[in-house]
Amino acid sequence: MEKNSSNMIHLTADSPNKPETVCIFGTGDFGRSLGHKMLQCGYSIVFGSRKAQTSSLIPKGIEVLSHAEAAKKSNIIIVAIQRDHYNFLSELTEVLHGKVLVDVSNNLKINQYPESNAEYLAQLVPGAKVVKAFNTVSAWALQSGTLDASRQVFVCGDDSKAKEMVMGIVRTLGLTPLDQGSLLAAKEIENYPLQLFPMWKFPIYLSLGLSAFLFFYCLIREVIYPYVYENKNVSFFVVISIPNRICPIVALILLALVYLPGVIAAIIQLQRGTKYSRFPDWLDKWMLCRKQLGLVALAYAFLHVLYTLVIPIRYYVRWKLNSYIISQIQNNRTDPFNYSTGWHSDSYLALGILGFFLFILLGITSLPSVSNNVNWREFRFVQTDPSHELGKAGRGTHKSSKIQTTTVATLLYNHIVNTQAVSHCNV
Ligand SMILES: NC(=O)C1=CN([C@@H]2O[C@H](COP(=O)(O)OP(=O)(O)OC[C@H]3O[C@@H](n4cnc5c(N)ncnc54)[C@H](OP(=O)(O)O)[C@@H]3O)[C@@H](O)[C@H]2O)C=CC1
Ligand SMILES: [Fe+3]
Repeated sequence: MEKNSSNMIHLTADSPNKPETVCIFGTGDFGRSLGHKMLQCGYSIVFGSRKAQTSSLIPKGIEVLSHAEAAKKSNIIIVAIQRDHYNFLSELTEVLHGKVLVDVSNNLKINQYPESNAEYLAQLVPGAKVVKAFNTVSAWALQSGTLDASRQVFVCGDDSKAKEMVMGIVRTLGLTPLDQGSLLAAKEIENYPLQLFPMWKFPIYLSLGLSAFLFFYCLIREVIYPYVYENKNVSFFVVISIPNRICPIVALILLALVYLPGVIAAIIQLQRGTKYSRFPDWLDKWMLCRKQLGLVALAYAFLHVLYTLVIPIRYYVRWKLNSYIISQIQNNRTDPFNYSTGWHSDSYLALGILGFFLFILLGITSLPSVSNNVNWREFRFVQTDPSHELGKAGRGTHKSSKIQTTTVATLLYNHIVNTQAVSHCNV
């Protein structure tokens, strides 16, 4: 019941059938899009603008007034104006006293100003209750209704009632509010839209660096060396053979790096004798990108599987097999079946299959949509980490740590080690 009531538009106390009026300052792209969407959702909207005339771009049914007049009509004022133009708001301090001011602004650069835009607004208009919201939703998405990528709206503010009012509006618009706490969180929320996959940078650079190093190593060993010393040209190895050798090695190194910080964290906690002190910054950052490291490792393992599956249809492999058979015929000999090789070959393939299966299981359960559908115990059953046994494992890392990593790593390690003897990677 409680939830339903917050989804409904708040009706004003004086006239129960009249929907709540919301004031929007600024008739720019974002102000108009938000006004239009809110009007569709049943709110009564009034614009506060420097010019009180109506333009054809303003949605029908919305009044455009001066800032002061518009502010008087509503308890919630959404400030859809760039931060650089906030100055004039200090003159409206009296009208805005006690009202909820919603800051939707974004910056052009990360940490552009010393304080967040929302905190700056709170300083300019001391009597108002400032709430940060909507900055992660684009005007275009609001207008076109394509909100798939940005349905989440981060909300923060010092006044919990004001925050709840804004979250009610967010829900009514069909979006999902995420309470981020006090106004101190505004800076992080403002930086959020400017970040480009921050947690993916390290894993991707690392895997590319490792791949490049291993590629040149294999190139020298397997292509250049035979060419120089045996005059054998196998340059086509760079297309499948060498990548198929690189992929499992990078996957296993990355997988080890997923597991390692948890072990280091556990050692640090044991050494300090407490789980309540902060980890060093490098470890914190490392722990925060474990999920991404794991997913990149999974991608490499997946590539290895694909490269391996095409082995039987490769010309080079078929030629090698044929010439081996022909040489047996020419010499009139039959190589006996080797049971131990049979066991060896099947068991390393089986280890690879099982390891890959568990790896996929880990990857799938780390997806938010899946992990939201299992309870904490179920999640722990699939994914665990020694640092969790001891408690706090760095900020927000609980869902990204990998527990069965050890099992997967062991299986894949055995698969790779056995590979040295009977290999699909040696062709
Ligand atoms: N566009 C988007 O997709 C998104 C925008 N935002 C944020 O919303 C805010 C508005 O963005 P957007 O609508 O794109 O910007 P626009 O430039 O389209 O509009 C800004 C509006 O601010 C008002 N304004 C401009 N200068 C002044 C001034 N000197 N004094 C008072 N008011 C002024 C004007 O309204 P008027 O003429 O009515 O006075 C103008 O239309 C920004 O802070 C932006 O960061 C946040 C998320 C997404
Ligand atoms: Fe393999």
